Amino acid sequence: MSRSEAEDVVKLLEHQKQTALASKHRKGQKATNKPTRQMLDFSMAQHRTPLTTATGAGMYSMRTCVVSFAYPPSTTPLKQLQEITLSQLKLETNHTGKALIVRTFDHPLRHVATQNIVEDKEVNVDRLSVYNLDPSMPPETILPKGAIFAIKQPYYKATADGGYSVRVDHPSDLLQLDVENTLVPAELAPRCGVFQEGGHSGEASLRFDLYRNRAIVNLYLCRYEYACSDALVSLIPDSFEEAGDRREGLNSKALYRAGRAEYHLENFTAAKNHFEQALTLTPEDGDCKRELQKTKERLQEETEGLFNFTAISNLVNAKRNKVDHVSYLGKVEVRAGGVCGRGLFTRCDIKAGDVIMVEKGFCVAFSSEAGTETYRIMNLNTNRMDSGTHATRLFKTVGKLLYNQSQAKRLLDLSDGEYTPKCSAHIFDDVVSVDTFQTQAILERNGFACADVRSCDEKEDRKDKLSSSTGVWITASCINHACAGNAWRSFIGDLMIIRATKDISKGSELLMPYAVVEAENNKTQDSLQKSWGFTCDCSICAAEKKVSSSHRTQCENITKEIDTFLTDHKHSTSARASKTVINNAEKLYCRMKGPYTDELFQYLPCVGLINLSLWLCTAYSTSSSPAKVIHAAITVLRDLGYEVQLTGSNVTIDRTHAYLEPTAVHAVMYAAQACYQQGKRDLYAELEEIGKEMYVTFYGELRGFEKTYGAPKCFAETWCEGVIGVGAMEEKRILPYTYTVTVS
Ligand SMILES: C[S@@+](CC[C@H](N)C(=O)[O-])C[C@H]1O[C@@H](n2cnc3c(N)ncnc32)[C@H](O)[C@@H]1O
Repeated sequence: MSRSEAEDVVKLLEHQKQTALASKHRKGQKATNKPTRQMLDFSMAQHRTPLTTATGAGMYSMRTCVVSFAYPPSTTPLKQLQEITLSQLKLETNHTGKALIVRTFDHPLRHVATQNIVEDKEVNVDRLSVYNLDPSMPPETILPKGAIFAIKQPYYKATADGGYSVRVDHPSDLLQLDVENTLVPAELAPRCGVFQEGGHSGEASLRFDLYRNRAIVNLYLCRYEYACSDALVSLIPDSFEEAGDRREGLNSKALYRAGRAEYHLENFTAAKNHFEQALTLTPEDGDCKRELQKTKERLQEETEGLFNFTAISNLVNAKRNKVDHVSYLGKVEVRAGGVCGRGLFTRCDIKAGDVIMVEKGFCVAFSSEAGTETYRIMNLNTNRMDSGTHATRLFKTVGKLLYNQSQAKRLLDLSDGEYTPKCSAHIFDDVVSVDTFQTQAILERNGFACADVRSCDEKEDRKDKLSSSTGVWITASCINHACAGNAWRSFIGDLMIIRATKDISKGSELLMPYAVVEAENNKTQDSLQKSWGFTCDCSICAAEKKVSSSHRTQCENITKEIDTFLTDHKHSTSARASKTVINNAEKLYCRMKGPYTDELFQYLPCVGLINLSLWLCTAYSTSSSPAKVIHAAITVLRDLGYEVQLTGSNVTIDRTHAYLEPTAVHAVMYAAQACYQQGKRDLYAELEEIGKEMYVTFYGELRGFEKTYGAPKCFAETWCEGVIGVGAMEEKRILPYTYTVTVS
């Protein structure tokens, strides 16, 4: 994003905030000139035209989701609320202690909110807008025509088009009511006949059937806790003789459904028990056998951490990015005593490159998924604006929590930046009361940008991507930040794989860079402060803070010169650079190295040198001797904080202070190639192993390695032409997070 674009975004957020603040002056007023039923009908028809339309090559309009000023969800059962009518609503007011009962009378539509027009028992009409629900849910399932709804603590708003709307920010405040519900006023009861259970409701066998069938509906609706309890309630006891020889088949079905619900809740031991019990009743049930087998595999993954990442990677694609695998957390534990509050600690020694943990996404919004759109999401509470799939991530997360209390509790346990009041996720009227604003605060602090399909496919700079996928991984969220951390994450579908970037001893805290470490430390600190509310004090940042102000100014100026140099002399062309250009780069490098004094940075990464250092290494790869390339590659690694020594046929590498990024793999592979050229095959093989290990740590798997670095036997030939990797290696360092703009 350019500076002027960023300024526009800041202005937009400021404008939105001022508009929201200005509307507050109407708080408590009654609405005047309310639209009639015909006017509302007309406006609905007009709004059915889609908002997001292509406006030319490469141009599009983006939806904006505004997270308005926070208020908590209702935590009172409907029966205890006092009825309010549309005519009694006051503007910009949260009608605490009240409930509005209305009936929808048109087909709903969805833009950012799902909308419909409603009437109450006094035959007054108005608009109803429900925010923050999963966009993949068709609007007809949210606000169907002719349905009756109770809106707890309704919020009434003047809208930008001069009209009004009852606004629901917390979906748990919206309840669809059964026509038989005694709270439904007679005036709103449907005029046509409805299905009545009649005298059957008391019949036990029908009751079992209904629960069993509701279990499957709840499974499809992803309401797994409800699905499981329905399935178990539907089990027909032996004493119920009426069921006769149908009992075993029906109970097997119920147990199968309970097993599937537990599987989705990742309670694999319970799932296994249900499937096994079902198979004792119907031993030949193929579905049950298949699910039991899958469950056993998940249990093995969960307890032993046995994953075939290549096989998993082969199965994922843009349409199928949610994998059927499970988290492995056996080597880690969450506890207090991290660099800030809680942290994640190791329960055993872990070697560089080894898997530390694997976590299945709690909720992921993939940009390629149906219903996912690129939104701007503006949070007026945190003054933050993100673009990408963040809005969809919020809607999906809220949707997941509404009917799964245990999942809601897990998410609400994460750091929320001191959000108040805290939501306790209690169940009222069969729905978990979920605070959308707190959920968004949690997602802002704990969300990760992730690959659309796999990390190794995404080697381009994410800065240019507006729609990158985002999600939340609960255990990984407990990892605190350090620029030169000891762990790195990669993704295959919605599976996050965290590997060690250096040797880690038992009981150590895991630390991971949240965002790219910038050449200018104040930029890194700004980004951490704006997005996560802290400044970093890791070894790199502590050294950077001690840099004298004259050296800092020198660094800032030379960084600009380096940027200009790298723009003028693209990395991909450096292999063909003239002697003069190389000379200029060397001089620039020496000047930049000055401020990185040994006193402060003897073993630490010198972030401002990395890009130029790699450029030089690439340039030497065609114009200089292998010995010079090896020296240059070791210099790149040194600038990344790796201490490398090549002695005889041995490579020793000290990663204590290292900062892993793809540049490290490039440097190792340049060194490997140069060793090959010198005929030092042992060194070459060892370096290649290190390069592969770093690559896998960064990207999660080896896929794409050969394409980038060439097959080993081609090295000698490609070397002579100076081709190796140059075209395939990316020019820029990777930014793992999507853009965030904050207004103070
Ligand atoms: C994703 S959470 C990490 C887990 C968190 N410590 C907890 O107790 O749940 C991110 C928050 O942790 C804190 N944090 C993470 N790394 C930090 C660091 N290096 N220094 C200070 N605070 C940090 C910040 O408050 C940040 O917003």
